[in-house]
Amino acid sequence: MTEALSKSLRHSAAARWISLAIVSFSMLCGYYVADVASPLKPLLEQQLKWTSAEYGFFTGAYAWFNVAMFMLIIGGILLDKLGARLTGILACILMVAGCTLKWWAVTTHVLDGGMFFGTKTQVWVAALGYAVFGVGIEIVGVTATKVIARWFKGYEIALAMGLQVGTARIGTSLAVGLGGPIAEKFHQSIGAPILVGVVLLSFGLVAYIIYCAMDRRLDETEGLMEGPSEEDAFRLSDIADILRIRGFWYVTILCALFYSGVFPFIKYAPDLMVQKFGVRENLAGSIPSILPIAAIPLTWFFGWYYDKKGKGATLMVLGSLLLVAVHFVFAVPFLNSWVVALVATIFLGFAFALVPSAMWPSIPRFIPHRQLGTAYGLIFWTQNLLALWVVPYLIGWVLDKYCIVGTRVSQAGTSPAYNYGLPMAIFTVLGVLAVVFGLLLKAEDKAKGFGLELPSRG
Ligand SMILES: C[C@H](N)C(=O)N[C@@H](CCCCN)C(=O)O
Repeated sequence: MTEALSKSLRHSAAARWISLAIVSFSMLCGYYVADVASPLKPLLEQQLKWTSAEYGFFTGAYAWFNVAMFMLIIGGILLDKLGARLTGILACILMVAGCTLKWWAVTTHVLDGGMFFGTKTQVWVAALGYAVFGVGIEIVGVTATKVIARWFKGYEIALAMGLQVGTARIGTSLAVGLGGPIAEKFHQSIGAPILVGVVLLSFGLVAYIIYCAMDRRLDETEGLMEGPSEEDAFRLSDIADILRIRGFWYVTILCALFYSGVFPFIKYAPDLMVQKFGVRENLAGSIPSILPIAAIPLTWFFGWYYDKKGKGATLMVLGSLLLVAVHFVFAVPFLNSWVVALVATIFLGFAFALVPSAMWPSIPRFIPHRQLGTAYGLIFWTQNLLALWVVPYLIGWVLDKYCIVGTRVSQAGTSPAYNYGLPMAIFTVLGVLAVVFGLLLKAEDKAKGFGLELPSRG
């Protein structure tokens, strides 16, 4: 075995970086689809007469199966039992299938006029497609994390994770920035940017199948033909062990709160730009698309910084403080110049880099490797519940209930005019709570010596 390990494909730098590039590409395609609907919100309202609550309902569907059916936990078990190849391919297929269903729902006329429990049938079907896609992308996320942890064990693991998250953000950026222009190019077609997503996801699936050949070769060179070891298998008692760690609760709640201030914001940001900052509809996504773009190099930089200098808990507190400041600026009514929006978005990019680049590599510092998959599954589950389900829906509901201030008339039709003050105040409060849990984590780290403020060893 020792001899096999010394010949492991992991020791080839080229193989490590190629495997990282391939799984990161599959993630990029998934992140494009995850956010491609956000610049289309005005078109969905004008052409398909969706309300903001229906848009929020659709957006929140991403987490339906992940949360209610515990698909993230099940996905983690599958990953341990079936391995990264089969799990990853199944997850990529789910992404393609879900996105195709979503595309069909917004382009067909078969569903016109139908209602189900007070919501348009079309919204339900599009939401179902998004929910299936959500299972796929989240399981791909957990699988990619495990894949990177395996290839980069003993090497540049934090940098690799930062590169993976940063690359995925390119997908977010393409979605938010190009979704509107693609729709415009095809005569305000809502389906066109989503169809681009189906094509991208198909390439992502092919890329993952290519990765599988490398994964198989890695197994061969490490003499692991029988699949995952007993030690890695999921045990129910692991959950109880993890939940006993107070620091785990703090980081999980911080994660859910912080991402609640970012992911749902991205879904509504293009509309905010139109409604508050007077940006033209076809350019609505241009400023929000800077958020992930700014985050890309910064995520790499702060990942590298954490490896070299430490200060992980401090970075998380700083990122949460920035989140509060930015959302507060967005909430102030008279700060309505597009320049303010641009500067605030760049600072949000700093926050979006600071917290993820410190948070994800921090977990292995106080959770044993054997329980890491379960721990990430639990964190993802909590994050899905709040940041990807409850908060997006809450914001849509608040917009419809309390924020309609008139009617907007544009070339494409009429839609409600919104005052985004209250939603931005909600995002600000979420940020304040994230700061509180960041400080609690920092204190717990000091008390228990997790080592979150220390540089990486080795
Ligand atoms: C949306 C997903 N659940 C998530 O949390 N994504 C993170 C990256 C997690 C990767 C950990 N290696 C993100 O910041 O996008």
